[in-house]
Amino acid sequence: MAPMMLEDDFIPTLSDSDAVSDEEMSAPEPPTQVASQLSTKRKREEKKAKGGAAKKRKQDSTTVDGQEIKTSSGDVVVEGGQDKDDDMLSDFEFDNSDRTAILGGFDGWDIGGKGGEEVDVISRIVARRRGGEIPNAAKTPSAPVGEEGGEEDSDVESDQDLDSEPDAEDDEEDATIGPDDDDESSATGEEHDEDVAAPVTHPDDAASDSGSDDNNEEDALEREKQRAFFAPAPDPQPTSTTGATDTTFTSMSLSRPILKGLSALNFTTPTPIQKKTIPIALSGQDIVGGAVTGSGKTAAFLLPILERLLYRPKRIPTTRVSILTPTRELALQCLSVGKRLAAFTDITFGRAIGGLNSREQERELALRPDIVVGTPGRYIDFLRNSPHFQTDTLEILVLDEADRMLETGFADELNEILKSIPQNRQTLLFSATMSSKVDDLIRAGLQRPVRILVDAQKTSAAGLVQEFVRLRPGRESKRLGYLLHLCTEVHRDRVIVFFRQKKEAHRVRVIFALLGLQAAELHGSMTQEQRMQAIESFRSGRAGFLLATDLASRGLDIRGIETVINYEAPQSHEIYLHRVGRTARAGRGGVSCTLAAEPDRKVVKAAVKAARGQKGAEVKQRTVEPGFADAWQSKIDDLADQVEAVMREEKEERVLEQSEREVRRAENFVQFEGEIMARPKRTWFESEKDKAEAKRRGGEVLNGAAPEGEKKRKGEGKLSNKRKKRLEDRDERRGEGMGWKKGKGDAKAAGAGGGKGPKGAGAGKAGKGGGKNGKGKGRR
Ligand SMILES: Nc1ncnc2c1ncn2[C@@H]1O[C@H](COP(=O)(O)OP(=O)(O)OP(=O)(O)O)[C@@H](O)[C@H]1O
Repeated sequence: MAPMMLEDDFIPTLSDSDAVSDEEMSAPEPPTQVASQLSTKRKREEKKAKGGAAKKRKQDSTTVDGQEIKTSSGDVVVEGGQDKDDDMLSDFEFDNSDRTAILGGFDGWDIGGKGGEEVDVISRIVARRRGGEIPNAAKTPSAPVGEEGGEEDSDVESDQDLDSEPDAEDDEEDATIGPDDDDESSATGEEHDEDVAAPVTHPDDAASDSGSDDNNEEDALEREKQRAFFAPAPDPQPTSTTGATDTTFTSMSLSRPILKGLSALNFTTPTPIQKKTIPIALSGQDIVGGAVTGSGKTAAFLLPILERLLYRPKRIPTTRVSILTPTRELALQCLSVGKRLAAFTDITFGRAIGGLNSREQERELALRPDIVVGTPGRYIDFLRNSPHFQTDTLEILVLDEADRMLETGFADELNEILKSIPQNRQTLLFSATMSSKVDDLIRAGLQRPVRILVDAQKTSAAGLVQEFVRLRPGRESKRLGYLLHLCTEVHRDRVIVFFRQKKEAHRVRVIFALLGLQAAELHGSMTQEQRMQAIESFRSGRAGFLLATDLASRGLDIRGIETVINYEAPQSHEIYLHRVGRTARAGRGGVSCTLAAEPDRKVVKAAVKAARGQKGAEVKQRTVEPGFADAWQSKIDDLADQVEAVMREEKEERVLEQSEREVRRAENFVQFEGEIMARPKRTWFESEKDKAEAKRRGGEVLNGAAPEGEKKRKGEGKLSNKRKKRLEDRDERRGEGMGWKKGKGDAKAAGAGGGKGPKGAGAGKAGKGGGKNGKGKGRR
């Protein structure tokens, strides 16, 4: 069966409705096909980029947002012969001496997904439109047409003029899901697709340009709290005969079957976080663990768990360990790593993962597997509805990506889980951006945890080169043109591109397909099958680009990702670190490239500042000649009609597939009516309304709460001028006690006298639209 989009996909977030409307785009033109040869110009550029003539050496200093930054190597990449922007970024001394050796060859993402061989809907539609021909490469548009020096896009509608009504209700659930349909993420309070980015400036952005990180620094009170809360870290154990601390897996007293598992994965030497964590975890203490992305945190918590489980009483099967992750993909990956490490043991695994077949998982859980790996929503679903799943025997709880799990958006779910498991468990929290804030950690029920922070906070991987492409004011509307230039000329393979909005990721996916670039998309509006297929297609190299939302920003371990492109900067420096951490993993090298316009300023600044303070971190400015981006942008604009047509066809296919599903469901119901009706009613932990509210709260924390009086109605994005005017008029009427429509004279008088009421649409949701009612209970 062809994969299918969820019925109401592309949930408009605040930002979705702010996208530049497609209507602006003009006539289509068939995309040019395969370009086998690089243009001379491109070759010249590549040469330059690789350290040729265009490399600017030894800049004494440059400025970032007014701050002077000393440069050392002057490795500024200049494309298209344009001088570097002096007010952007510079290099920092690159010292690679600390860089760990390239580690073993295990790709965590090997979950047995369906091979990615199936051609996805978009590729199929595009091929059909071309009479069966599947495009395979984009050609650089002819000579740049844009003039140097970012002209103003005066004809682009301002945000305020865009219609801010959402395209569709916020709806990640499939309310009509039948008993056999397990893609019911939202119905079970499944993972949160982190697609809650605000399109507007973060309130903090408005703060001074001083770049002060005072907020992030632990104040004295917090330090005091931490001293009382954390257990002192034990001294490193001298383990070798020489008394040195050069720990090996063998010296950590791991049992033979575990060592065999390690050796099968080619893990010969423990990484720093593994060295520090394993002995402490084996002693049963709670742990708050932090280490840079790609540094082996998964094995750091799995190994001691497996070792401990080897000595469990075996007579009665008992579930003793739960590992929770914020996304299904991460749960599957963790499961895969665990199974491989435990390959030579009798330790068993079960799943409580959203988007996968419930009954199959219930059957696994009924066998009381030693370890259950899950996502919070499905975990709670089983807690409530599956008589076979019991957590009162739990001895160890792991929260992977713990800072995310402790965020407001997950708070209710986590509380529900924590209250169902024994308090005297061991709790292990891990993340690359692990917070040490005591109040957060208390919520996780930790008891005198040991804090193991291997790397300084907010550190990026040692082998990462961070590039930034500055979009000057007025150039923001050409963002996609820049992306296309980068993806066809600079970072052309094994690239993951991050978007803030699902809708944009999808639109770009269509554009890539029309241009002949092999891409897969990954976001929360896809079925689990599609998600896994997308990852597999990227992992296997069939797709050179993965266009993703922040759903993919944390934890995914896909081997060989060379580049991470941030189409837009994410909402926070933490998410930035997770995103760019998809490359340069396990001691390897990698590049991140962030398109940085004015709204991205805060995160870019934070990234540069953090890199400045990090020994060996390499930061580069990449300058793209505006003409290249313009040429691509106009090519993209010319494709507008085709993009629309493809999306229309896709929608039609979805409707068709949906009705087929309905028919299958009805048939299924008729066939198994007795069994279905006999099942106990399933209860849901949170109503959709609660969930939407939790999500809104999460979004608010992430994006900063909208100031009072500027809060928006449910599902509403920025206010259009028309709507603003209407609301202002209403407020005026209210303020003046008028119960009728104002006449012209009144308007004038009001204008002259001022006295307008408060702006905004009053109370309501700042985030996505509300959830559906009537989902509180159902049958399974
Ligand atoms: N001791 C080791 N020797 C060799 N390779 C290792 C070792 N430990 C882990 N790896 C490999 O390092 C890679 C990164 O590991 P892992 O996914 O656990 O990182 P992480 O720290 O959890 O990253 P993130 O913060 O992004 O989730 C994986 O491909 C894994 O196979």
